[in-house]
Amino acid sequence: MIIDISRLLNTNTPTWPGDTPFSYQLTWSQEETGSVNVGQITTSCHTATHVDAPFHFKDRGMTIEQLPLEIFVGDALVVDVTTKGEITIQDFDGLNLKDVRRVLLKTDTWTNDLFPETIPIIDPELGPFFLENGIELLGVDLPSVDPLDSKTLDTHHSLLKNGVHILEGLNLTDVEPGLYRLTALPLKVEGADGSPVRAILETL
Ligand SMILES: N[C@@H](CC(=O)c1ccccc1NC=O)C(=O)O
Repeated sequence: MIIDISRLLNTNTPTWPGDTPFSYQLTWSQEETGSVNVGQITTSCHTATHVDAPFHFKDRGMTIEQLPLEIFVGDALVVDVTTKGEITIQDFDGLNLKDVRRVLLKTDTWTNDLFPETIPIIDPELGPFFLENGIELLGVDLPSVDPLDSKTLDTHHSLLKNGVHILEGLNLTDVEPGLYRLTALPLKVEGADGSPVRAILETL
C-alpha cells in the first residue's frame, strides 16, 4: 500500500514568511491551442514537502542535482514524538535502529494551512547520534529542523557535518510509527538549493 506523505501545492500552501508563494497557471489552454493545456508553476524550492540541499545553508555545499538518489529511497523508521517540545537522543531509547538508514519524526504540530509560529526544537546532538547509528536522512513534518527564528541553523549544520540529509514539510498525520519504504526524490534542477518532492511510504 502507498501512503502519500506530501503536502498539497496550491495558492493556499503556506510558505516561509516573505518567500515566493506557490502558483500554478495555464499558459496555453486547449481552447487556444486546439490541442493541449500547458501550465507553469512558480514556487520557492522550500515550499511544502521538499529536500534541502547543503547549498541552502552553506555557500560551498552541494546543490540538489549532486545528491545521490540512494539517500531518498529505502527503509525509513517513523518515530512518534508528538508530545515533545524538544526532540533529543533520549527519544530514541529503546528503538531498534539496526539497519535503519532514515528517520522520519512525526510531531503532528503543523496540520493546517497556516505557517506555524513555533515548532518543536530538534537537538543538534542528533547529528553525531545519527552518524553513529548509520542514519543518513532525517525527515520532519515541520518547515525547518531549526527554530524558525534561528540565524545559525545549528541543527542543519550538525546534520550536514555528520552526513545526514534533510527532508522537510512532510505530512505524517495518517502514519503509524514503524518501518516503511520511503521514496522522496528531488527534481534534477541544476544548481538549486532544494527541491519539492512527492514523498511516499510503502508498507513493508
Ligand atoms: N533553513 C530553513 C528554511 C529557511 O530558513 C528559509 C526557507 C525559505 C525562505 C527563507 C528561509 N530562511 C530565511 O530567510 C530550512 O530549510 O529548514
